[in-house]
Amino acid sequence: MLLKDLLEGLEYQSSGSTELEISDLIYDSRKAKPGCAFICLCGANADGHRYAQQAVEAGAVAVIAQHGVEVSGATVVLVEDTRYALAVLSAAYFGHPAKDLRVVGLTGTKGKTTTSYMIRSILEDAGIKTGLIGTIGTVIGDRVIKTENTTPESYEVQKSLRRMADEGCGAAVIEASSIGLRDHRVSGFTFSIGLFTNFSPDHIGGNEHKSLEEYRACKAMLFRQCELGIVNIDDENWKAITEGHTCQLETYGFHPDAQLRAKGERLLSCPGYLGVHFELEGPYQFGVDVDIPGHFSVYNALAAIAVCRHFGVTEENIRRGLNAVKVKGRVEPVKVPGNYTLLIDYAHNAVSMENILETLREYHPNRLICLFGAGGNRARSRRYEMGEVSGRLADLSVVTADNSRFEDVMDIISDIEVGLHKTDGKYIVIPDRKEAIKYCMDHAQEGDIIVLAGKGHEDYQEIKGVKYHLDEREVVADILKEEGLS
Ligand SMILES: CC(=O)N[C@H]1[C@@H](OP(=O)(O)OP(=O)(O)OC[C@H]2O[C@@H](n3ccc(=O)[nH]c3=O)[C@H](O)[C@@H]2O)O[C@H](CO)[C@@H](O)[C@@H]1O[C@H](C)C(=O)N[C@@H](C)C(=O)N[C@H](CCC(=O)O)C(=O)O
Ligand SMILES: Nc1ncnc2c1ncn2[C@@H]1O[C@H](COP(=O)(O)OP(=O)(O)OP(=O)(O)O)[C@@H](O)[C@H]1O
Repeated sequence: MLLKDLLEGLEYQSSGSTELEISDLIYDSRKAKPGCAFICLCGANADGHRYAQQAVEAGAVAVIAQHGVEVSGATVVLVEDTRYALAVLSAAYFGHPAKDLRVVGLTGTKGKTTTSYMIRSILEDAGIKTGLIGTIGTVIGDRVIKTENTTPESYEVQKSLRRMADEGCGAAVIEASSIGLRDHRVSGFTFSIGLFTNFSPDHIGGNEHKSLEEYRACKAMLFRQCELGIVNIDDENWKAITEGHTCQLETYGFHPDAQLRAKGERLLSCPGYLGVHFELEGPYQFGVDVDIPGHFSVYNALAAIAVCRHFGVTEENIRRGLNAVKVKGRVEPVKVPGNYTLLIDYAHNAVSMENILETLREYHPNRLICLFGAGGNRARSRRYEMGEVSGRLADLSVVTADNSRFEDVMDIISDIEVGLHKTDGKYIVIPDRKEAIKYCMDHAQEGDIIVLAGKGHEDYQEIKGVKYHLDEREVVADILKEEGLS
């Protein structure tokens, strides 16, 4: 494809010919190849502009930059924002795949992954093949392609959308993280539907957002980039999130003003099963059972139904879809012998932890045990808050390691203890996560609910830049095997 065609729709100035055939779009000089265009991104650690000449020496024929760059032997195209340019160029390079599918974007602090799986489950029941891009990876049919980020770089997003369209998907659901929106990873196309789940303080500090306002403003970007916005009006932030929206708006929630409403929530439980039932009001009027526990599952299900309504699904598709949905690492039950319940959950901040613990408390466990740690090189406030929440809500907190990254695990645990000490909650520190899980299982009593919080779907533990394999399902199976219980 010609460079000038890839640049269509962008404002730019070029210092050479744009009548150039472009073989690929590259934003890492180490991957540059003959005939490619190199896009210089300003990152958290490096400035891609510094590597432009290196990319040209490896064969790049054009360099897309947002400030002056020293390059000889290639056309230089100056744009205002290279991340936005990468998105526009990628959409063109992959033939605007968003026009060949209906793309749904989800934003919100919590519930994106779960809701995306619910949408997929309902749509696939209706015969609409649905691709997913999100925290668990990119899902196309039975394949799960692992990705580094919840919302990958725009080039990867467009490439995946192309693949989905070519493989017969009628819909794609993208988790649009606030950082993904900020960094234009989902720019360059219009979403059919944008969904807002909820908003609470998170992702502030470190390499993430500068302030709560910036975090909220990034989420709001989605509603200037979709045809229809669907929002949870029980969350007071919905007005701020939709400020300046350019789309039509629809609402869901328990509030009587919501267009799609839930009522009559009832918890469902029997040995080895926790779920929730509720009734729909508004455009649909029937009851549904969701095979994931708790009040927040009602919100996620309601959001999924509100989206799927626009795909013409039937009552049966909704019932069956929500009945069959399973999300790896989201309140995921792990089979154990004995009369206690063991769950793996991705809750890795205070809001999710509060939600999951309050939710599980409603199922009246003998004891509620929460095993958790906290990530290194992320906001420290998260640790204090998690300690405080677990100390307040769990009968026993088992404090251990999560992804310590480049920090010392004991420093992270000390921060968690600061929060725990604000409560009179009982706790024990076992820094080795496998040992901590074993402790929980060996000391489980009848009727206990044990939640292994934080790792969710992840199958690794990140320590000092190395990802060591750790899948909590396997850890549990190994413990049972060692103890002759499997
Ligand atoms: C802080 C941040 O957002 N970092 C992301 C970013 O990497 P970076 O900014 O560090 O890149 P960099 O190393 O500074 O390099 C800048 C540029 O120079 C280029 N370069 C660099 C070296 C070289 O020799 N040649 C070269 O060309 C790089 O390829 C890059 O284009 O670009 C990478 C590729 O797109 C991302 O994988 C990476 O996400 C990291 C892993 C990350 O942790 N991001 C978090 C903050 C994040 O994005 N989180 C959100 C929200 C998650 C949630 O909701 O829970 C997400 O969507 O994942
Ligand atoms: N609607 C919700 N409101 C509050 N908490 C929720 C909600 N849905 C799920 N949770 C809790 O948050 C955890 C993460 O849920 P999920 O992965 O669906 O959210 P997410 O928005 O994708 O989160 P993240 O950005 O952290 O990946 C769940 O395991 C559950 O404990």
